[in-house]
Amino acid sequence: MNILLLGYGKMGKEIEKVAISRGHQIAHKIDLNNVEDLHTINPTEIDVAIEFSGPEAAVANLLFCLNNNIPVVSGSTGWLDRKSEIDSICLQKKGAFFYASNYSLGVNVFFHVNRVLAKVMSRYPTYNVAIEETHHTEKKDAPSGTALTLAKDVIDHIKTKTSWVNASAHELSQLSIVSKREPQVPGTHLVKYDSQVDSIEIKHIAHSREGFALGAVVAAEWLPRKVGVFGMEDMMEF
Ligand SMILES: NC(=O)C1=CN([C@@H]2O[C@H](COP(=O)(O)OP(=O)(O)OC[C@H]3O[C@@H](n4cnc5c(N)ncnc54)[C@H](OP(=O)(O)O)[C@@H]3O)[C@@H](O)[C@H]2O)C=CC1
Ligand SMILES: O=C(O)C1=N[C@H](C(=O)O)C[C@H](O)C1
Repeated sequence: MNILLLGYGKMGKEIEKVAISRGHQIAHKIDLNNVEDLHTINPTEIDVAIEFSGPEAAVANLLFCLNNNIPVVSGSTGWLDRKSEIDSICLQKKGAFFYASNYSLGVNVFFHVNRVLAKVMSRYPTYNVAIEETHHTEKKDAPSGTALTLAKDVIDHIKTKTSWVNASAHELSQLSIVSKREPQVPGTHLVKYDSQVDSIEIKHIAHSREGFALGAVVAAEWLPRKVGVFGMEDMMEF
């Protein structure tokens, strides 16, 4: 496939390696310093775009793809207040849009375990649940997109939690998401249920960015010729 890379930072570079190793070509790499080149590309030569340009650039890049009929796989976080708008535009234009807050296979298994655990723990109100995420110091958004996905699934099941707060919660109705920033950490997520007598924890630790990049490239291989809005649940089975 001919891939358009939107965002050539830490993830863009990792995706390039994985894509080439799977026999694909990178047709164009668009970053902040050559963003004007986007308007010189021929959309008909692109099979799929992979967008990891970050919270501020994601929406404009996604609109570019949808307006030019380019199927697009997006991993940027921190812009999801506009996701329903992008979904609607995609459906209206009969385009193809794939989004995941986390493309790693392991994290998507972890999401499934989180939902199962939350369902079980909903019967044991003596436990208080909290989320913690740790990432590298260059990360622009907090909480992480992955932590927000985990939080949504907890809130859907644990009736005492009605909203999340990006701090240690002071009220029982708030789900605490604590964000830590430490050098070089690719991404660690912890969901913890605490009672007076014991604790139950589930944790996912990414050892590198390779798993995120592989998932994004596999989604890019899956997406072309489909119409609609998709996520990992459409591609993976549990
Ligand atoms: N869904 C998932 O599995 C994962 C998601 N992510 C998310 O992906 C995003 C990118 O992460 P990461 O690669 O670590 O971040 P980086 O900051 O390393 O890379 C983003 C790149 O996009 C560039 N950029 C800025 N504006 C534009 C623009 N208008 N068009 C194209 N490129 C632009 C930046 O340039 P400059 O540096 O000059 O500003 C930078 O090189 C983040 O939102 C992150 O949370 C990360 C890992 C996994
Ligand atoms: O910015 C990152 O690095 C990551 N971002 C994603 C998120 O916000 O959840 C996924 C992964 O944790 C790495």
